[in-house]
Order: sequence, then C-alpha cells, then structure tokens
Amino acid sequence: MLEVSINKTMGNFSLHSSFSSDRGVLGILGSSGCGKSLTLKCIAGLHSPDKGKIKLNGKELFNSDVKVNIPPRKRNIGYVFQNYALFPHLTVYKNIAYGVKHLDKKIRHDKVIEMIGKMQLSGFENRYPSQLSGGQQQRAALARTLITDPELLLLDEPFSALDSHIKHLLEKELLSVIRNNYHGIVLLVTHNIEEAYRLCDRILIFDKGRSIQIGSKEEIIRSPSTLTAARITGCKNYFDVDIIGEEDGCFITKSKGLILRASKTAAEVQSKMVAGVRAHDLHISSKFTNELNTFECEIIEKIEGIFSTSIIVNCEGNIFQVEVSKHNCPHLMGCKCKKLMLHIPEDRVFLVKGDQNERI
Ligand SMILES: Nc1ncnc2c1ncn2[C@@H]1O[C@H](COP(=O)(O)OP(=O)(O)OP(=O)(O)O)[C@@H](O)[C@H]1O
Repeated sequence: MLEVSINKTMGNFSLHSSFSSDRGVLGILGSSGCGKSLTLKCIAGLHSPDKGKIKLNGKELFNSDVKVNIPPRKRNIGYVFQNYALFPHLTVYKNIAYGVKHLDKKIRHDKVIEMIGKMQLSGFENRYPSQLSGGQQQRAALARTLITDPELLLLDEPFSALDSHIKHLLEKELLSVIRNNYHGIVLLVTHNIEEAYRLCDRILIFDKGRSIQIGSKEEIIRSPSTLTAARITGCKNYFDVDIIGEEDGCFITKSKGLILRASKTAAEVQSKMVAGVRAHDLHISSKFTNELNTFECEIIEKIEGIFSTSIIVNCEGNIFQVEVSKHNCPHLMGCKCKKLMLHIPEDRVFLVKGDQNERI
C-alpha cells in the first residue's frame, strides 16, 4: 500500500497531493503542469516535500514531523521516464545489469538473462540503445527497472515519445509484460483518458496542483466529482441547470427550455448545478417517442470520423454533441432530416457544482 499526503511549493506553484493506492495500476490524469510528475518525483525522493508523509508498504519514506527522508536509492522504487533514460554508451545487457551490479557475477548474469527473456529482448543483448526501436528501448528501460524488484513502479508518460500507430500495440504489450511479471503497485502518469481507461484499474485526477478525485475507472467516468474532472475525462456536454424538484429517485432539473431528469447520485446538491452527460451515452433516433428524458432536437452539424460521427444538436436551447457509431446507425448517416429525437438516459446524467473558474 502506498500512502501519500504531501505539500510542496515550487516558485508560484503549490502541490497538495493526497491519495493512497494498493496493488494494480493507478492512472494519474490531469492537464499539463498540474503536478503529476512532481508528485512522482516526491515519491521517488528526487524532490523533498515541504510537509507531509509518504509511506510504502508500512515503511515511512518521508515524514516532515519526525524528519524522516529516505534517500532515493534506498526507497526500492522503479522509475521509468518519458525518454527511457537508458545509458547510450552501454549495451542492452549492460544497461539491464546496471541495477544489480552489487550482486555476485553468476547470480547477476542469470538474473539479466532471465529478464531479457521476459522482456522479449533475446538476440538484442549486445545492441546499443540507438540501435533499438522505440518499443525495444521501452522494454529495456522497464527491464532495467524491474530487475531491481521495486515495490512501486512509477511510469511517467512512457508512451509519449512514440508514434500513435505503434502506441496502441506497445501499450498492450507493456501492460501484459507488467501484469505477467510485476505484482507491486504501479502509478502511470498520462494525459490521455483513453490510455488511462485501457491500462489502469483505478484513476486519480489532478487539477491545479491538487489531487481532486480517486476511484475505479468506471466510477470516475460515471460520476466525476467536479466539472474539471468531467472535462479531463473527456466529457463534451455540460450545461447550467436549476434543480426544480425531486421525483422517483431523480432530481428534476431545468436548463433553458429543457426539463431533464437526473438520477440522484451527487453527494451535495444545491439549487444551481452543472449537469453533464457523455457524448456516447446519448441516443438519437428518427422515430418519435414519448419516453422519459426524450426530446425533439435540431441537427446543427455532422462531423464525420472513421468509425463514428459526432452529431451536434440543439435541444431546447442547449447544444449537445452525440457520438453515433456508423456501424450501428447507418440510417442516421445519410439522413437528410433536420429534426430527430434525443434520449438522455437519466442514470447517465451527473450533477456537479458550478464554478465559473472551471469553464474552458
Ligand atoms: N524544478 C522546478 N522548479 C520550479 N518549478 C517547477 C519545477 N519542476 C516543476 N515545476 C512546476 O511545477 C508545476 C507542476 O509540474 P509537473 O512537472 O509536475 O507537471 P505535470 O502535471 O507533470 O505536467 P506535464 O503533463 O506537462 O508533464 C509546473 O507549473 C512546473 O512549472
């Protein structure tokens, strides 16, 4: 178990990071400059927090109250950076052996060969980093870290230096390598919600130096706690609403001409809130229906993607983006009609507090 509760000021930036994580992959998500890497560096011991505590599997790594600050090399933490940080003048074999140079020669050799096999680098032992592909460099960097048996693995945007077409393949590969060979705690920093969703069990969201929400990925997508958390996790539709009543376990909300039902999930509801709904949770149809939370809407624009189309509609004065799969709704693609029915499932509408500072 990793427990972090730290404060640090760097120039005019203040970090307040507080979360805990057990085994499995925790994705750290947030916009640029919000303190993700700084948090990792504090955990690894490369920066010292001004105040707070860091505990790993019951061992105190940092505690400002009793002046504990274990040096980085004694923390038993593996750190893989964006650019892999392999030694350019050492071969793959020597790069991997570097982390266990204190071991007896024979034991060290056996360990390095075993790790080279696990990371599918057999045959590349004598190559230099410049003679490897991005994926091979990434696996060599991971091998060099995992050979030290770290209790915690920190991955700071390990895919950012790769082309997008091989990124997907390498993500899958990295994940299976980690799942098969590593059973500790993994923190993975990423900008990308899709990547976080594919690779992680839980997600931690950062905003302006603060950790603002942690939970299972399903929970974070279903119920973001703030407008920023909704936006960072890719929500396209949000609008101001007044809460005008309650009925059958739902809030009745009003936004311009739209009276919308929202399941009661928000912890604290005030009279004015922001309602959000994800583009892929909305349904549109050309057939008229009287179903609850279903409204007539007018098509403003269609933005065609490879596999799906974004349909922008005006519904009672509110603009919604709806994601429609081309495969499932081919009839909507060629549809020339201007009016459609928009269904907004009540259990997919979340309510968060409005904050003008959080608007884009
Ligand atoms: N050594 C430093 N000296 C002064 N300020 C720093 C230092 N390192 C980081 N910062 C500041 O701390 C803030 C957080 O930086 P951090 O690297 O943690 O961001 P991040 O969330 O990882 O961003 P990105 O996703 O762009 O890598 C930034 O405003 C940055 O300018």
